[in-house]
Amino acid sequence: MANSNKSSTADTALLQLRKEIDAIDDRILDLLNQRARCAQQVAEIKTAAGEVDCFHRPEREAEVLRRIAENNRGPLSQEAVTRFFRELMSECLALEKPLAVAFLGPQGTFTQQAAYKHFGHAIQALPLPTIDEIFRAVESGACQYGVVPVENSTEGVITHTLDSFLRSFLLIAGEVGLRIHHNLMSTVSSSEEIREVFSHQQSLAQCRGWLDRYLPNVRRTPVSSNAEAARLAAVMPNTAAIAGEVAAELYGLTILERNIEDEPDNTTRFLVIGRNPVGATGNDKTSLLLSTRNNPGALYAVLEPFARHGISMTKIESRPSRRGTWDYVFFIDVEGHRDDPRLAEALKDVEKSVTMLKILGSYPRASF
Ligand SMILES: O=C(O)C(=O)C[C@]1(C(=O)O)C=C[C@@H](O)C=C1
Repeated sequence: MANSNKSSTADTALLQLRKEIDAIDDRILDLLNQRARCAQQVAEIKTAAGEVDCFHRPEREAEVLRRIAENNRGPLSQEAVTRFFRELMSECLALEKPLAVAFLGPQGTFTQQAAYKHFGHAIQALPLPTIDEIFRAVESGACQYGVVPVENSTEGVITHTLDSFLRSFLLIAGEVGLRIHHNLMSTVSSSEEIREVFSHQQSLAQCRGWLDRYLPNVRRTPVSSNAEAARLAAVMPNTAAIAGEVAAELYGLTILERNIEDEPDNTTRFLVIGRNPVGATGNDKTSLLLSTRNNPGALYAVLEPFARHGISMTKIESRPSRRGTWDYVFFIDVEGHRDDPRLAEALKDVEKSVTMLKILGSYPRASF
């Protein structure tokens, strides 16, 4: 008797709470559509101002997300509210004008995951097979943006992406950080049946220790992407792939081992490439491409102005120039926006001691 009383009190409380949730949902729904109508009006203003191509405003989105994070009192986490508002802006932008984003395909790659993390899911995501084709799709205007991997915390830079900036006029419009978890997946149910394992060369390298230990006699075959590896493993008997969870779902594979990457903090950084410069947000990064004369102290002369103007450098990478004129070019990331007075002064000084300086873009720092 006492028990049934308790359960009917709980039932009543549950009904009451669900009623409350329904009422809140109705208010949220109204507000969501009210917000969407505002975005449509923003689109009318942009159209009247002559904008035809890209209605996306990365600096405004960064501001919205920062304000929301500052105002969030919980219990929802910062990650959760950021995800909601990212998707909300993605849907509002899709109402204004759909955004086409090229990524390193096929479907199911980490690059696709990075594209969705940055732009939300309401984009037209276009898988392309090579980094060159992504650059070309954005250069030609077929897509407003592209997403390409640029460095991994275990394996270092993806040189092909850096080299593409040597010949391209595209600008960096953003960065995305993604924790990379690798999984062994297959159609077989036991790893003893595996004769060959496919993956992107970088992923094979990131799991080298695990493979040496648990699959020492299995042939490792590098392929063009992790998703391609999963596709092959789905059709070739007694093979497996190393890829992300999304690829397993997409190609109907069973995950035999999760998180087999050697470094627990394995992170990949992706760049968003576009045709337009991004305004300052107050929490930005600037990427530079420069070359120096081949003199003793030349690099020191380049870096000294950054130190003098109090600019922090977050990365420096040297690459052969491939142009013959210079031996090496340097890719440098610094904190700040090119329009920040201190960085603008430092860049003026740097320009005096280099043979070439190209600002690849100022963009909001990623929240990893
Ligand atoms: O403020 C704008 O310019 C908008 O278009 C609105 C909005 C938003 O939903 O908040 C949508 C897309 C833009 O990338 C930035 C912000």
